[in-house]
Amino acid sequence: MSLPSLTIGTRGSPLALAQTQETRARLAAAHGVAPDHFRIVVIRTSGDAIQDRALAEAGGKGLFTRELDLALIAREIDFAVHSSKDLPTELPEEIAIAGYLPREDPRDAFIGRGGARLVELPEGAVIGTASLRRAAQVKRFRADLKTVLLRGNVETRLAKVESGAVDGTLLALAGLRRLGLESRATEILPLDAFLPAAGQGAIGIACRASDDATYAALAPILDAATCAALNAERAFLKALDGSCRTPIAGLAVVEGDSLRFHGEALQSDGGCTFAARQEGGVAQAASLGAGAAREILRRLPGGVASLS
Ligand SMILES: NCc1[nH]cc(CCC(=O)O)c1CC(=O)O
Repeated sequence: MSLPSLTIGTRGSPLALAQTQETRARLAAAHGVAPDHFRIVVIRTSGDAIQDRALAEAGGKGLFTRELDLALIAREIDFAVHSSKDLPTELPEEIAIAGYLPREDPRDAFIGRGGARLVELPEGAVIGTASLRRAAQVKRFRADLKTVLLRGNVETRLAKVESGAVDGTLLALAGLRRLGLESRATEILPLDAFLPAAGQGAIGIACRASDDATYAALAPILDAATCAALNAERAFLKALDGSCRTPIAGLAVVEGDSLRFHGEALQSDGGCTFAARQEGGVAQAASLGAGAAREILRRLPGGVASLS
């Protein structure tokens, strides 16, 4: 079968472009062609236009994906490269997730002003983040710390620490690495206190659900272990109905044929955590994630919304 000359859709942020270059390089290497065999089309999404409000307030899922879904359906692009963390649990029926690239380190990094670690910050120090999960985890870790909304792309957020607008911020280590900015991290945060967002560190690829040719071309670069982990994490999120107004974290670790999932829903002020663990085979990934969500919902009769 000859390799179709596929068109790749992406957002235009530096991180999105780095992820797209990585995807294109892997695809080109897998097929023994030059990277420019695949054209890249940058598409602005509604999420890119929002700079001043928390995404949770801007409302709605799919802020970073809708315009890319439309471009897929209109055949302007053949597949789209996403941060899995930004992929909604429900996609239009014409769209399918082909799979995921091998996952980067899923942990969060701390970037402290003057190189400070989180424990070293003075009492009442201010942490900037746009993530409800990170804000809740920071307060659970140190109740004296304040959190303020800090949006914008990775570089913008790092600049706010540099300028002293905030005393520190938390960012995905994966994003920093992909941007060549890992040296800006003053600390890699432990998974037990800072369980990452579902999907963190994984690049997800969406294509038209009916497009077997594109799926076949992508297959060699997709990673089975990451796919299993993401199936568990996304099933957890979906079963909890993570409306993105509640702090939710979830991570699956795959070793051979077995999968361990750990998920939690937190009160916004970090005062209370509902956690669940499940273990089983990779083939049961989705039911392990959903099972962990049910465990949490049994203890939260009002649903996760009662936590916000
Ligand atoms: N919501 C923004 C976003 N989406 C994906 C990443 C990082 C890369 C990743 O998690 O794969 C980031 C920035 C951040 O949280 O630091």
